[in-house]
Amino acid sequence: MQERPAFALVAHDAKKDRLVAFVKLHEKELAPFHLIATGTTGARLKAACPDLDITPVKSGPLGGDQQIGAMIADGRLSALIFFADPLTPMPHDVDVKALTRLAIVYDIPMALNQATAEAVISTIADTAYMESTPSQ
Ligand SMILES: O=C(CO)COP(=O)(O)O
Repeated sequence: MQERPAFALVAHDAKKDRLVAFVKLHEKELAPFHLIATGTTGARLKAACPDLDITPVKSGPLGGDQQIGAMIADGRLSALIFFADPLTPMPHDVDVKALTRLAIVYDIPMALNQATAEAVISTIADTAYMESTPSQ
């Protein structure tokens, strides 16, 4: 049986409220997907949307971004929504850069702000598109 398409959700601290609101708004479109989230983001999303299938990995600064990057390299991730905070220095900035790089290398949709995330959701929620996405 084919694995369900996975979709990753990440938000820096200053953007977590916004991501939670976004996911609640798009709960119906996200429901068919297996959702992966970095640790703290995942905990917030699970509390807000208990019906969604959310698997948290480690917190971003502790390797969560790299775990998501590894999933991209393994061809297990179809898209990534990452509400990034452009105004706060991050100790794990290099991890964020590496994750962004892998999304580019493997050509998966990566939304870094809400405007792009809205566009990604409206396209990606079409399961036919997901099924036609070749595995890397
Ligand atoms: O820092 C992050 C992404 O770089 C997000 O990690 P958390 O969801 O654990 O806060």
